[in-house]
Formats: sequence, structure tokens, C-alpha cells
Amino acid sequence: MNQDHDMLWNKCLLTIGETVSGQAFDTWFAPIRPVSLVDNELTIQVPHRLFYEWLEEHYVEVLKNSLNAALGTPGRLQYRINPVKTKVRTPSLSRRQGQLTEQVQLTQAKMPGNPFVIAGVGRPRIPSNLDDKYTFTNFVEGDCNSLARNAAKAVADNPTQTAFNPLVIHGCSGLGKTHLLHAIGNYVNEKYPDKAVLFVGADTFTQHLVDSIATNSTNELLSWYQNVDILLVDDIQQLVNRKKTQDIFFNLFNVLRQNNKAIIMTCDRPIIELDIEERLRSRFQWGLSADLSEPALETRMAILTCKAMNNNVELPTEVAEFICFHIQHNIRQLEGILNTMVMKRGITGQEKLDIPLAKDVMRSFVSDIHREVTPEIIQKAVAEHFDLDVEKIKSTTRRRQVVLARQISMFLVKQHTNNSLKNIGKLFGGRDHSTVIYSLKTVEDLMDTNDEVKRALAELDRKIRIGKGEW
Ligand SMILES: Nc1ncnc2c1ncn2[C@@H]1O[C@H](COP(=O)(O)OP(=O)(O)OP(=O)(O)O)[C@@H](O)[C@H]1O
Repeated sequence: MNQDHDMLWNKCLLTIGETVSGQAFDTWFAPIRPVSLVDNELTIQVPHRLFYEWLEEHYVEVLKNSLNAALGTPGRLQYRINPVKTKVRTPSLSRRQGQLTEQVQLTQAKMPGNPFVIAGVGRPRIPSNLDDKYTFTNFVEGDCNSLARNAAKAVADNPTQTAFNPLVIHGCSGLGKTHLLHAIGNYVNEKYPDKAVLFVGADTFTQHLVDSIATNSTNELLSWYQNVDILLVDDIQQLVNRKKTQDIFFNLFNVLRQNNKAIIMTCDRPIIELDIEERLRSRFQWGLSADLSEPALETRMAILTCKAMNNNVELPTEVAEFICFHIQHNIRQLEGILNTMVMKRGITGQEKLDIPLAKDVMRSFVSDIHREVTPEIIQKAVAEHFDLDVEKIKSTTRRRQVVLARQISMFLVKQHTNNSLKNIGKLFGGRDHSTVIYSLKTVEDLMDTNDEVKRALAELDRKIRIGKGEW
């Protein structure tokens, strides 16, 4: 029997309706329109590319079987991708009633329940969700973050032609990942105002998806996401154990990347350690992965000082050093201490931010700011000060600078620890106790006469006291 494309497609829908869930039917098959039937080749129209890719990936067998059954002979399927731009009324088959009904397709600007939609004409406006207080200007660069910072800036400079797509910034908590995401977004917004930037947490993305499933508007949600030019996704580790979200994100990722849209993501661990589907993981590894590591003392101090300046707070260097010496792993904690100090100062009417106040506030951030200072810590500090290896200090070298560093180390070990002269000798390459006595005497003499020694001792003593929490 000769049949036209509408009749054939209706038959296909009946078979499909018996195979897939009601929700899948409504989401993925109801929006399809049959277009033509020529020589057993059925052409169907789908709303957008993502839709087509999803069908190919998940329902190709269902479609093939239903077409073959409807034709009674093997057939072929062709797709036509045609985004729905306007409100149209099209006849389609309701699965449950098994008869032709009128169905209204929604335009993108009319998506119900979509958290981002601002009604308007043409391309939907996208609120970026950016916090303008995080910029490249107030991001302090150091060895710990320079790759990530420079890659982020490169993407922001040229978001649609970047080789770093995706860019994944990973690192432990509080090291500036989210700051960099916002910085990219803010920079792009300023330099390319016509580009649509969106910042979204991976958990928020999941929530949107869950909501859209509940309201049968997943396609609309995804179409909407495809309007984004620069997608900034925070904390992608939240995708772990969320299979459905991973599936949808996989497709969105592919479409965006194919269309040269930039995708920048943050993660609390390297992608290789992320327990997600392999296909998603391999795509995340296409671009560049840059890590943020713990900043050195000087960088931490620069960050804290920068935060203080931005808040018009005067923070003496020794107070910044004291705080940063003890807080090594998390910049957010540094900020928390500064903010609490400012607040407490306001309450007590105290004028300056000083070390006793810092110490008081820090008790709730670090369990023990009174650290034991060991000979190893002293040897390391002295080696750093004189730009030498610790091993050199312990060696038999008689070079003047090395001898001086060795003698100062012995002196400080004697002052700050309970080691006997005999033990100190052992710690410095097995020297006897008379050598140690000679060293201590030499340093005492030089303390009054030699400026270099005076300065070195003052500086090292200060560092050791900060380390012990004894300011
Ligand atoms: N290099 C830096 N320069 C200036 N501020 C920084 C720097 N690194 C971190 N910060 C600040 O530290 C705070 C914490 O940073 P952010 O929220 O970006 O951390 P995160 O790595 O995203 O942490 P989490 O994984 O816990 O979300 C922010 O206020 C941020 O501005």
C-alpha cells in the first residue's frame, strides 16, 4: 500500500510509544515532524543539532525498528535540522490517545520554568551570573597559579578561537578557581559585550536539568544553553554519580565546542581522577588542564595585602607575615581572618590591626599556632636566607659564607631548642662539642661588630618567633 510520510510516521510513533517511556516519548519523539517519504527513505525534521545527536546516540535502534516495521521492509532515515524559531501549530500524534491532536511548539523565549529566561525578542538575553568583584586585576599572580591565570587570560582575550577548549582549572579548595572563572567572564563581558557569557555551578546545572525533566522542557533548556558563547562551569566534580546530567552535559559540550563556543570548567581534582564517564573525561582532556597549587609565603602575603587594600584596610607587613606564615593552604581562610580582625577591631574600638589581635582571631582557624621549632626548621630557614643547601651547611666546606651560615644555625638551634652541645655537633655533620662552643662564641662576637650577621640574626630570629607564635 502506498502511504505518505505523515501516515508512516504515525505508525512509527505507535511502535515507538510501546518501546520507550512516556517521558522519553514526549521529550524526544513528539517534537519530530515527518517531512517526506521517497523510495522508502523517510525524512524527519528535528529542532536542533543536539536533538539529532541525542537520537542517534540513544534511539537509533528504536527508530530503525519502528521504520522497518511500519514500512514492512527495510527503510532509511534522513534528518533535517531545523530550529524552531516561532510559535507554530503543527499536527502531531498524541501517544496516549493514538489520534491526531494539535500541539504547540514553544519558542525559546517562552520557555516555561527556565531559570534564565528573560522574555524578549530574538536571541534570549542571558544573565551572566557573574560577580564583578573578581577580576584579573585583583588576582595576584605567582608561580603557584601563573599557568592557570595566563591560560584564563588567553581564553578571555580570544574566546571563540582559543586552542584551550575546554580549559579546566583544577586545585584544592580556596585557591582561586572560581575567582578565575568570574575574571574570564567579566573580562569577556567588557571586551566583547555582544557575547553571551554564562557562569553556572555544576550543581545548578543539574538542578536546571531536574526541573526541566519535571516540566518536560529539557529540549528547551538545552536549546537555551546553546545560545551561550562562553560557558563557565564551576565545580564539575559535582557531576560524579550523576549519570543523566553527564549524558546531557556531554551532548551540550559537543555542540558548544563544535560551534567554537568556549567552555571553561573548574574542578577540585585533576580530570584523570574524576570518576565520570570515559567519553566525557576524554573530551574534558581535549584542551588544557592547568592546576592551582598552594602559594608560597610571599604570594600569600601579596594576596592578603591586596585584599586589605581593596577594602581600605591598613595591614602592617609583620601582621600579614604572621597570618600567612600559619595559614598555608587556603586563601579563603586568610580572607576570613582579615575580615574577622576588621570586625573585632570595630567592636573593641582598637585602632590598629596587630599581632595579638591576629593571634586571637586565628585561634578559631588554626588549632595550634604555637609550633615546636626543630633544628631541621632552623637549618632550612638559614639555608634559605643564605641561598644554600642544608647539606652544604652540614658539610666540611670551609668557604666563608658556608661557615658563617653553619655557625649562625648552631647559635639559633642552641637558642630556640633544648639540644645539648653534643647533640648540636651531631646535627651538623658529627662535629665535636668544642667546635660548637667556638661557633657560638664567634656569633656572639660578630653580633656586635658585623652588620651582615646582625641583620641575618634579626631576620631569622623574627621568622622563628613567628613560626612559634611568639611575637
Ligand atoms: N591569586 C589570588 N589573588 C587574589 N585573590 C585570590 C587568589 N587566589 C584566591 N583568591 C581569593 O581566595 C578566595 C577563595 O577563592 P575561590 O573562591 O576562587 O576558591 P576556589 O578554588 O574556587 O575554592 P572552592 O573549590 O572551595 O570553591 C576568593 O576570595 C579569591 O578572591
